[in-house]
Amino acid sequence: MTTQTRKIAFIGAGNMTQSIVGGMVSSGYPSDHIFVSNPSAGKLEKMAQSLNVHTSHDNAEIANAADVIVLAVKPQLMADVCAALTEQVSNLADKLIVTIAAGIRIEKYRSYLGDTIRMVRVMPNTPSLVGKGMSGLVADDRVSDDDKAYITEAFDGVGETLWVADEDELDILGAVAGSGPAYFFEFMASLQKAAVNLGFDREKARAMVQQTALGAAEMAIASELELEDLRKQVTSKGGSTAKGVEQYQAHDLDKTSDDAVKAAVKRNQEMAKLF
Ligand SMILES: NC(=O)C1=CN([C@@H]2O[C@H](COP(=O)(O)OP(=O)(O)OC[C@H]3O[C@@H](n4cnc5c(N)ncnc54)[C@H](O)[C@@H]3O)[C@@H](O)[C@H]2O)C=CC1
Ligand SMILES: O=C(O)[C@@H]1CCC=N1
Repeated sequence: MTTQTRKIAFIGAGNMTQSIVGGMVSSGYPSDHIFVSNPSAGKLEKMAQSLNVHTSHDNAEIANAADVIVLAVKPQLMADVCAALTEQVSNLADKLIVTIAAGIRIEKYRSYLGDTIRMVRVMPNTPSLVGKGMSGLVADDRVSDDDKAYITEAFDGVGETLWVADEDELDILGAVAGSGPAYFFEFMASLQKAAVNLGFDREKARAMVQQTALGAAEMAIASELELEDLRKQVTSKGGSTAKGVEQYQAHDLDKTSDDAVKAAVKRNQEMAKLF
């Protein structure tokens, strides 16, 4: 079962599951092979209606029905959720276990779910919803090539995938790409505010910021130039961009990004110990 023939169960119907499942269905994964569980009804009703996936309030019910279980609850709930699955799902060792939680290490899941599990850790991001996700993956040595091909294909359906060497690298990828949409939204919102401060209404300011972000990202993808050289192409000597860029450099954007990524990596490492 390499392609979209496996039944996949998402435990937790939050922001990330909604993004991944939305993207998977758009990319052609059969919705009758997708199961989602959550304690409350609202998110499940929305997903059943808009995506036609199976939904349940019972984690064990969908885990039992599936070949692949995706653990998609907050890290602090993971131990309890896994303990209940261990009690209620008899053949966990036969299923591919995938977790998207930040921080928590495979070794910890073995202590929660049993030493015989085979597991892939995926670090996705929310743009998966629009097919533009960036997902990092790492697997334990029990995961077969068939499993890897399957999970790569599933996440390729919602964007780009990148297998990393180990869980330390996944922590870094998470701090750059998993958290990254938040950094870009923060920056976009601040640029929007700057335009509003000079008189634009919020809607027009947002339109100009988001289209510029999209254009810059697409140019970066299409070009073989270094990002720094693309920046230089916009920066005419003696022109206005140079004056704007000077301000970012004066406030040391490099150091800000360096601090941000290091702080997020550190939190991933802390969560590995805490949960
Ligand atoms: N939001 C993001 O951008 C990313 C999140 N992640 C990881 O994804 C995981 C989920 O994050 P979000 O979707 O943002 O969180 P969220 O809070 O939006 O979603 C979690 C969902 O789990 C549900 N839940 C709570 N207890 C449950 C239980 N006992 N059984 C089943 N479901 C339960 C909640 O009702 C909620 O709908 C986290 O572990 C996070 O580290 C990873 C990459 C990116
Ligand atoms: O903030 C978090 O912990 C998760 C991991 C990456 C994005 N959201």
